[in-house]
Order: sequence, then structure tokens, then C-alpha cells
Amino acid sequence: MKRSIILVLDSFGIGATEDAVDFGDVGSNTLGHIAERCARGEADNGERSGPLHLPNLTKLGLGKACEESSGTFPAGLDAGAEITGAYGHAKELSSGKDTPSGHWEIAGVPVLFDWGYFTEHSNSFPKALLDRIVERANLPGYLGDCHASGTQVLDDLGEEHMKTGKPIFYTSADSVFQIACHEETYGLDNLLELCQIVREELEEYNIGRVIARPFIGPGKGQFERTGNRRDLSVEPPSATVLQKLVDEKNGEVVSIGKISDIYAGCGITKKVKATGIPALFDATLAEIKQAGDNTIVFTNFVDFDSAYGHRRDVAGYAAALEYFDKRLPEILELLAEDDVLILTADHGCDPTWEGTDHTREHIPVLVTGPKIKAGSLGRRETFADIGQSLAEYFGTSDMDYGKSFL
Ligand SMILES: O=P(O)(O)O[C@H]1O[C@H](CO)[C@@H](O)[C@H]1O
Ligand SMILES: [Mn+2]
Ligand SMILES: [Mn+2]
Repeated sequence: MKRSIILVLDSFGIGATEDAVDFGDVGSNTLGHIAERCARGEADNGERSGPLHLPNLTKLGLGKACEESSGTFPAGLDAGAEITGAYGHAKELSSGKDTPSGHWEIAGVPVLFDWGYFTEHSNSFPKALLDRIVERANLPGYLGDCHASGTQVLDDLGEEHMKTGKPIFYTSADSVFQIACHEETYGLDNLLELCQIVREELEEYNIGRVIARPFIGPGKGQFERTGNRRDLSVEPPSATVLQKLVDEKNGEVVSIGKISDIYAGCGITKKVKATGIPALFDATLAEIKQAGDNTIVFTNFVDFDSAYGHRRDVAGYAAALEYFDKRLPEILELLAEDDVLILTADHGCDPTWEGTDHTREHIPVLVTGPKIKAGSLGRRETFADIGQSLAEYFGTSDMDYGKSFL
């Protein structure tokens, strides 16, 4: 029985890539810097304290993969632990350091074209585009129109939005058009409808995603984003290994969390929604228990990125990693004879880095299962090595990019 479980710890980079210089990210290291802060006692919060404690991920080779990526073994992890998995680190071929690029490349389809970006920090969106959106969606106007952190922008403009009914438009270094609206005063359906209009109007701008950012709360300082976020992505430029498994092998691909949104539903046969790392973890366990032959169970743990990486919350990121690590054996126990478990990431988001954007980093490629030989997979030239390995494992046609490590 062939099954693969892919767990993406969104933004969990393990050291800057050679081309990080093009992104202003030389020296970034999401894991390395979190571990350093923890070891110095600078990442204590109510939930955790002291050196970073990730014994299960360390056994799978996380520390060694980070060392091979960056030259430094992460502070506080056990350098002498016996390694039971195959571990490596991978470079990104795609032009951007964003979520769709990272995920598509993992599935064997790197993004070799350039996305469109809204590079101006204020008045970010073209006037002609905004005019069309206002007209089509019959809006009283809009707020924002700038680069922003999605939580800060709620404090700055949330109350005005509630008063005026004008949606908040913002973007970032990513190829995104983000729209924040109050779930109760503006309404979730209205927001999703607006996002659909914006998605259509962006056709000529080559923008990767429109993101609906619903929030709740009575006023400044009390706003919270809800689990009803939706990502409206364009479709991957060619068939991913997910699509090939479905089309060529009549296989199943189970999306947990925002995976389906990121692939615009392409190659997904079942969608499971869950919010927050504990619920995503529970859903993953439940789906592994049910999964049959020729199945991929694919989970994105977005909170590492959205709740901790972008928020530059080192202690929060560390606590979330420790939670994940503690529960990892529950998944390992479910692995059947031929199963292949892959733990990886889609880009970095170093919480010690300046600004609030992603960082161009190697991703970890941790592979385990009863038949997987322990040891180093070294530096992989592209995230697509994962997709190519899955193509080989499931016996689909080859991907155009990547080299199998199986
Ligand atoms: O600051 P928030 O709203 O979390 O936005 C972040 O989330 C978006 C998608 O990953 C990125 O473009 C980044 O701007
Ligand atoms: Mn991401
Ligand atoms: Mn992000």
C-alpha cells in the first residue's frame, strides 16, 4: 500500500540560500535564530522557557540538516542524538519566496516566471485597478492601499473600516492583494464576493493570490483574525505530482488546512478544514488512519508563519515547534510498512529578521518511514526533489524538475 504524508511547517527555513543576497536575506535562519534566542534565555513566555527542546525532530535529522545548510548546528538541540531518518536541505528554484511558489515547487512545479508585485509602500495599487474594483463591487471607497503587517493594519484602520464600510486593502513583499474586513459588520460572504471580483480584475497583473482576511472584535487592540481566511490562488502552470497521482493512478490527495487553496484545488480530491496547530494535527491523524492505497495526506501548518513568523514572535514560534515536536510520535506510530512521511517547509520567515516579510532560506527535507534509510540527503538543488521522489514512489510519469532521493 503506497501512502505519503507531507507536513509543511509553513515558513520553517533552516538557513539562507546562496541567492539570499538578491532578497536582502543573507544570514537569515528561522530555526537557527530561534534556537539561539532560546539558548540565551531570550525566548521565554508563559508557555515555554530555556533552550529549544525538539527531541523528535532532532532524531529525524533536523539539527544536522540545519548544520549542513548554514554551517552551524542549532544551539540547544542534541548534536549527539541517534539519527533515524533521512535528512537534507533544499534550495528554491522559483523566483519568489512566497507560499504558492514554495508549495508548487515541492510538488514538482517550480515557478520560473516572475510574479507581479505591488512594490510601492503607499498608494500601492494602480488607480485604474482600484476604480474598477470600487465600481464593480459598489464600494463606498477603500482604506489602506499600502504595504502592511496584517495585524498592525487592523489596529490602524479597523475602527474606521467598521464605521465606513470601506474594506482594507494591503499588500506585502509577496505577490498578494489582501483584503481585511470585519466578519460581523461587513460580513464574510460580502468579503468573499469582493475577493472574487478582485481576483478577476487582477488577471492582467499576474498576482499570485488574493487573500480574504476576516477579523472580529469590538475595537482597536481587541481585533483578532479568524480561521475563515481564504486564499484565492491562480492555478499552477503545469500538472503537479498531486495532479498526476489523481489523473494517472486514480489516487487520492487529501488537503488539510490551506493546501487546497494554495493549489487552487488542482489535484485535490478531499478538503479538510481545521484552524490552529492542534486541530490541524488532529485532522492529520484522523486522515492518516483512513487513508488507503495511492494516497497523499498533505497538511499545511500555517500558524508557524502567520501567527509567529510574520509577527516576529520568537517565543511563540519556539513554543509552537515544541508542541509540534511533542505530538510527532503520534504520527510516527501510524506509519505503515511502505509509508513515506516528509516534513518540510515552503520558505523562511525568520522571526528575528527586520521587517515582517518572508526570508529566502533552504527548507528542511526530513523523510522517514519503516523502509527509509537513515542518513544525509545533502543539499538538494530544488524543492522539486520532493515532487520527483513522490512521482517515483507512486509510479506516475516523471516531473520535469527535481531528482528523486528515494
Ligand atoms: O501580515 P500578514 O497579513 O500576516 O501577511 C502575510 O501573509 C501573507 C501571505 O503569506 C504575506 O503576504 C504576508 O504579508
Ligand atoms: Mn508560506
Ligand atoms: Mn507568509
